Order: sequence, then structure tokens, then C-alpha cells
Amino acid sequence: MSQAPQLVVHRDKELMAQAAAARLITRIVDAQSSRGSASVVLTGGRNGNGLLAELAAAPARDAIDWGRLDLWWGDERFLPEGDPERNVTQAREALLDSVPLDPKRVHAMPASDGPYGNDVDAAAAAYAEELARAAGPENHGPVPTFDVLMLGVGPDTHVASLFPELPAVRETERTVVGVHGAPKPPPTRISLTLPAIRSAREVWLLAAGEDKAQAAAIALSGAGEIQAPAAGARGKTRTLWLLDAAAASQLPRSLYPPASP
Ligand SMILES: O=C(O)[C@H](O)[C@@H](O)[C@H](O)[C@H](O)COP(=O)(O)O
Repeated sequence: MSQAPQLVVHRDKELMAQAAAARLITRIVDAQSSRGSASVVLTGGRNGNGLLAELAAAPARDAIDWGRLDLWWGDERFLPEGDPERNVTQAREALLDSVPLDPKRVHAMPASDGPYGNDVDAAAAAYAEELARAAGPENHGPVPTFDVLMLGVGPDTHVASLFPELPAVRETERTVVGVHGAPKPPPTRISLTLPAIRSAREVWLLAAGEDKAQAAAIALSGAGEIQAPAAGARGKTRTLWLLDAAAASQLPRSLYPPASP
């Protein structure tokens, strides 16, 4: 059962990234201690990459058993392998190239010059199959139960590559879809859908900067998920919004700051 979102507001985006990196280390170590391994879904965008860079710099990062960590992506820009705009390329630079991950556990989304060529729908279907293969009977569905799934939030309230009103955000069956005509470049993308996102134990939404203030206020004030995709991103056990003060500046007073006792 999804809980109401919890909000944590940090002074600025640097502190937000550092605190989120510390939180992620703890969460991964806890999952590895209780289940043997951990699975995390990464996001593209400045805030997601800022968090990864802070994780790379954190002395406690080696508390993580990197060989027992599965990494997945919430979305990808459908571009050639190694393109600097690909989310996986940016994640490699920020963190992945500097830690001893098991390459078999790094589940990058296909590139536009990979086995599916420029057929983004076939590439999305292949990623859905990869997720389904990784899901065990205990997951009760076509995707593994991710421990933490992170999402940046766009100024238009998009998350992953689920943009307001576009077909991808309306998807209720498939776990991964090809996205055509995205308003944020590049226009062709691959994205997890809301049902796949909601199979995660914890969903963390990262929003920093004044340009996110309206989006956060809308998504947290009861908007519908078709108009405001961030409103539909919820975890099974926890939904956490990690914000900086600027992104929290337009939240209704009933949400933040918390009422005093
Ligand atoms: O491929 C992408 O661009 C994303 O995955 C996208 O959903 C991103 O996370 C948001 O647009 C927030 O981006 P910022 O953190 O840069 O604002």
C-alpha cells in the first residue's frame, strides 16, 4: 500500500545531493544485509547525476558491496552508445566507472545503434523482457522489486520520460515503452511506465531549484497523474520527495513546513 509522500527539504541543492547520497548508501547497505543484494533505479538529469557525484566522493561509499548491486534506469535518451547525452554515459562519468560493479548487473537501456537499430519500440520491449527475466516469483509481477527508484522532476512535472498527457504516461499494461515526440530533447526516449515505477519499494523524487517549485506544488497538491506524472510516482512502502528550499518555496503551508504540535 503506497503511503502519503514524505518531504525532506534541504538548504540548497549541494546539501540535498550530499544527504541523498548518504541516504542511498544506507539504504543499499541495509538491503544487502537483509536480502544479500540490492537493486537501484537511476535517473538522468542534473539532480540524479549530482547525487551520483556525491556518492563517488563519499568516504562511506565502500560500505557498499558493489558486486552485489543491480543498477537499472528509469529512462534513457535514445542515442548512440557513448553519446555524452545518454543517461548511462553521464552516470558512468559521475560514478559507475570508479566503482567495482559487476558489469552483468549494470542494466543500461539499449542505444540507438545497438541490436534494435533505431527501432525504439523494439528496444523498449527488449528492456521489458530483461526486467521480466530478473523478476523472481517473490516479485509477483514482471519487474523485480527495486529497493530504491530515483526520479528527477521536470518543471512540467515529468518524471523519467513520462511527459504530461503523452501516451507513455497513460500506459497501464507494459512496463517499458518507447517515447516519441518528447518535449525535452532528444525527442525519442525509452521509459519505465508508472506501473513499473510503482513496483519499487521506495520511490525518491529529486527536485532542486526555483524552476521546480511550481511542479512540486502541483504534484503534491492532488493533481492527476496524466496531467502531472510526478503525482503518480509512488513507492510500495515509501514515497520520498527530496527538495531544496527553492523547490519547496511554493508548497502549500499544510505540507511544508510541518505544522507544529
Ligand atoms: O533524461 C532525462 O532528462 C530525465 O531522466 C528527466 O526525467 C530528468 O530527470 C528531469 O528532466 C529532471 O532533470 P534535472 O534534474 O536536470 O532538472
